[in-house]
Amino acid sequence: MSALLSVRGATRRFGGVYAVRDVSLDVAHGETHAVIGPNGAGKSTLFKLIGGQLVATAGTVGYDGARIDRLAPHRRARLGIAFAFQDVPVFHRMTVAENVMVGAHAVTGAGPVAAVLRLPRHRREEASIRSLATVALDRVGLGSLADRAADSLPLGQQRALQVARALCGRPRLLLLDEPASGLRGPERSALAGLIEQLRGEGLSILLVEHDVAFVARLADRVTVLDLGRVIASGPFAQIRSDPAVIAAYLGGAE
Ligand SMILES: Nc1ncnc2c1ncn2[C@@H]1O[C@H](COP(=O)(O)OP(=O)(O)OP(=O)(O)O)[C@@H](O)[C@H]1O
Repeated sequence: MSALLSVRGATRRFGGVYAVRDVSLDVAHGETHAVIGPNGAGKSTLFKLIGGQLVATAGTVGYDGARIDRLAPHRRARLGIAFAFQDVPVFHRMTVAENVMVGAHAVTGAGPVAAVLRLPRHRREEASIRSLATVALDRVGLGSLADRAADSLPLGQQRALQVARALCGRPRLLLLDEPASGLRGPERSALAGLIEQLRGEGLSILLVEHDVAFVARLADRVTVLDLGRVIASGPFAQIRSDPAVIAAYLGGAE
């Protein structure tokens, strides 16, 4: 499998602390790849180096055969890298469809601010963007709820809404930041089903997750971080019996 995302030797220092140190990982085309590790392991920092919210102290980030590590986040979004969850909240005063349309504006001309403020430039694009949003909502199973207030949805459906918003930009790589966080069993299972569906549709997915069962179900491969470094990588069945992983993470989590 060729890699869509290729991180090589990524390092990010904050003063004297290495949040991420010499981390390499690949996400193959169509792969679901999970990053796990205890609190403070460097997972969020690694995500930000990929999304462009942070610049690496050293190392490279390659995407689709080209280096992207000096590109601003919106440029990376336009290349097809989308984020969902922690840093991209649901706008509670908007409808489900309007929330999703904000995602399309992130990668089209007018931008998300114009969408939120309903500027004229936004209105001209609205029809095509509404149809993008409709397709995205149907894809995640929320098509019938498009005109509902976003805050009326239970948390599990709000997560699906956030996925739809990310899909609106027609990404090839979806970065999911703790998708299962705060969800109860049935909601978690429904979201896992949605992620499996997207994988089946050919999307490449990189997720950070604390829930080990969720990772075991979804991930083709897992990269385990501890204190900023990769301590193991491979299929879940392999890394779960790795003594370094048991010591650093699984031993404490199970
Ligand atoms: N902006 C920052 N300034 C200083 N130190 C930081 C900054 N961001 C992260 N760190 C440090 O880098 C290390 C890795 O943090 P990071 O948030 O990436 O870990 P994490 O694996 O995502 O943790 P969690 O599971 O708790 O979210 C920690 O020691 C953290 O304190």
